[in-house]
Amino acid sequence: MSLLITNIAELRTIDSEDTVLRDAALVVEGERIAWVGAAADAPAADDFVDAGGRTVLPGWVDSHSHMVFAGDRSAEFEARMAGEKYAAGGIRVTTEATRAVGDYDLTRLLLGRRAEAAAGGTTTLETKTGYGLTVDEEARHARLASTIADTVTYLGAHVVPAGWDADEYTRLVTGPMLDAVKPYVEWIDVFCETGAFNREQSLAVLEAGKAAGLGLRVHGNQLGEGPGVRLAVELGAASVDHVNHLSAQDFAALADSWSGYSVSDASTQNSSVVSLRGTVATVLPACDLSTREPLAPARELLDAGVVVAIASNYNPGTSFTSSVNYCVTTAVLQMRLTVAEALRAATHSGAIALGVERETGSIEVGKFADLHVLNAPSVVHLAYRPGMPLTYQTWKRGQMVHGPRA
Ligand SMILES: N=CN[C@@H](CCC(=O)O)C(=O)O
Ligand SMILES: [Zn+2]
Repeated sequence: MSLLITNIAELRTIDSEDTVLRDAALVVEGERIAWVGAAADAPAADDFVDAGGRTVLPGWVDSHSHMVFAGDRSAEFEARMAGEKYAAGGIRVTTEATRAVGDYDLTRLLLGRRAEAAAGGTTTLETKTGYGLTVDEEARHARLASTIADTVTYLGAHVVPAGWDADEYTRLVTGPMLDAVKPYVEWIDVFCETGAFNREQSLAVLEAGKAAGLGLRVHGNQLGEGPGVRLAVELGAASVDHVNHLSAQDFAALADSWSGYSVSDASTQNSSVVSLRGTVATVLPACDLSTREPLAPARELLDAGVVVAIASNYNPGTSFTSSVNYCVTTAVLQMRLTVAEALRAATHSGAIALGVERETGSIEVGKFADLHVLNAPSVVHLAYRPGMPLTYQTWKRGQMVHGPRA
């Protein structure tokens, strides 16, 4: 079954040349993109959709979220807006609230969050455990997460639970807890920060994950300079996220990790081409504003040659939003990215951070038809009209998952 989507005013492919097509069309065959080009040259198809002169771009790849939780922390947020500093300890409040909620209600929350993300243009979603902090709870959260997310990260090392010695808890995280979550997860992550896990504990967590065959991710340098970024690069982590406080050595380590990388090699469908890949620096603009941390230096990281991704960091403590539109707008208006850079960061670079850039994150023949239709004549409107409800339709693997049919 083929589907022609035509009358596209602007088609942003996010291919390696950042090709922009006007008066464009594309053809979807099953789950994948079969043809992209000028509307006037479009081939016949079994069915067609009129995009109504709107803009089409790849669906957002949200490579960092914490969706498995119950309750909210609005009082903590209000206190922060009155001058309190954010600290890792709030995680324990959410852990308690989540423990009290059964599978049925937690699943309903998760389904609602996934639908909200889709309504915001997200087509690929990573989510993490990390509000369980016992073997049974982490395994339960990983299992539930795997029913709604495209990929799941194990973050047992989110904070040390009350009453535990940090080294003893790290042994639990790297031993029985890891065994219990393993069937449901592809990644391991650690909050490497003062008040959470130190360098040695973080190293132990990442090495255990690697030995278990998981990919690595790190929460690093969020609240101050620390070892997170360099540890992530040394161990070949796919991404290090937050990156608000970076030393010159951190910049150099991230930049070095990308020397020799080519975006066209990374995107190609030709499996014989091997692309070097470094550690993606994932910035989380909504979190930076909500915690009143300095904005991550996304502009400087890009200028240094680092691949930068933008993600929502959806969680009840520091970023209670799945709106990647908002994050992209903020990256343009406040982090000084161009619109094209911000789009790439929230699509193709997010896909690199999740290791799925050959499948999604750009509109190219052979990739999944993961599409975001904007009710605007160009993508510039995302930043030019901040806060406006521009997401019109979201298509995941060739199926419309949000929006009106016509
Ligand atoms: N920084 C660590 N984890 C989350 C926040 C968790 C929380 O405060 O509940 C984050 O990415 O910001
Ligand atoms: Zn996070």
